[in-house]
Amino acid sequence: ASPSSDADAISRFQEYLRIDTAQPAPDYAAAVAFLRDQAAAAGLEARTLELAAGKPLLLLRWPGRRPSLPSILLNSHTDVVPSEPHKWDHPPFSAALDEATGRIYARGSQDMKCVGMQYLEAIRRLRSAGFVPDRNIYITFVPDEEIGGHEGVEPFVLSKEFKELNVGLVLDEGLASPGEEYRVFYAERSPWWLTIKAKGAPGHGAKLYDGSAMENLMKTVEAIRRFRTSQFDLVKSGEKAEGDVVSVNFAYLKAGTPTPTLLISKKLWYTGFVMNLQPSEAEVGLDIRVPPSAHVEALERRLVEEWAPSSRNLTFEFKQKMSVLDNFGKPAITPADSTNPWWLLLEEAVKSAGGKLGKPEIFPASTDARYFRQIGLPAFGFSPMANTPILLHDHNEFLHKDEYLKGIGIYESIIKALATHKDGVKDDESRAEL
Ligand SMILES: CSCC[C@H](NC(C)=O)C(=O)O
Ligand SMILES: [Zn+2]
Ligand SMILES: [Zn+2]
Repeated sequence: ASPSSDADAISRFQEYLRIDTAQPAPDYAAAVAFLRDQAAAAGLEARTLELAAGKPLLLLRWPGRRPSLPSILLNSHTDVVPSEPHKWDHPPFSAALDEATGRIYARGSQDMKCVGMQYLEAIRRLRSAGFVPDRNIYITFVPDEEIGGHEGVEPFVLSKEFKELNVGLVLDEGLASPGEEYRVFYAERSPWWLTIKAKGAPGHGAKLYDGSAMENLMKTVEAIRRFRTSQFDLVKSGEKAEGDVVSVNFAYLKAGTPTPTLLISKKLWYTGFVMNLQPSEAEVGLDIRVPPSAHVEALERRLVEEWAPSSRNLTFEFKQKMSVLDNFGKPAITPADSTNPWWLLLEEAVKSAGGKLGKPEIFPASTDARYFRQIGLPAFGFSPMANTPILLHDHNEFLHKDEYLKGIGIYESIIKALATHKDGVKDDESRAEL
């Protein structure tokens, strides 16, 4: 790519970053209008699906020579998380390019507007070099990821429109890497969000008695803390990776109602609280992440018997519970070894573009890739950002312009490799007929 085309690519990236698609009120209409223009410039066919009102999903296609082959889906989400603009050095939707450092500051610069635009830039370059894919290449720009995907990819994978795409492999987001190697993810932990409620006898604040709601809940909190420490110790000692343990974190604690009151002292009125009542209910919210290798029954038993036993007047309720298995009862993981021809192609393509892949990992949080794996499709999480601090959802999220440009080259290589049919190679296990 020439310096002038690099400069144009950077400008287009900045333009996308400047569209405010922050939850909870993303400007999806502006994002889709911009992306439709970009798709037209890249010579791609475009359709907008509205699987939930006001949440457009943009589906682009680069038709292949042999459209009956399984296709490739390049996915990215258009929404971003909110920010606290006053805590940033540059406004989060300015996409300011710091000339001294080469960094582009914006919410979404890492998560994950970079990836969406890199797909399009790579396709532009491949097209202008005369490359024609064998397979259909689909590019999706989806809404709703940051709030769970329940009105984005979750209904999309169940739609007839998706079925018609005959997808063989999905690429979705990964994480930045502070080192030289790119990170790549073949699975993720499943989110379990739940509340535990304790009930107990209310009583006078001066009285010591057994079985109060607070005491009940604190026993649970202590048990959870012990378990949390045991898991965290495995990570600290290096025995296990972050994505291989069960994480448990307290999202909130709620109990009691301090009763506001007015006090008088030296003829002045003060507001204060009466705190001599022990509450009859107390509650904790938990964010648990369960790796595909976890013994789910044992964890559920721990919850029922140790953390929320009915014998101590405790109850629990799941707000979100994703299975660690796919719809066929197998762990929802994509083989990242020589048994999976897609993996071999990906690994080789990154290498031949001058990049290095780290050891494949389990994504510690959640991405839309889980919905594709759930229906049995192979999916890799990959965002080509090396030498970059992990700033997703953080203040001053940025991506260096050279890393962004390097990523376009990486995707050129990846798309070329994945789009090309290799005669005589077939792998029934992974459903990948190459
Ligand atoms: C359960 S849907 C929420 C998705 C969010 N994803 C990331 C990458 O932070 C998370 O893991 O909390
Ligand atoms: Zn993301
Ligand atoms: Zn995110």
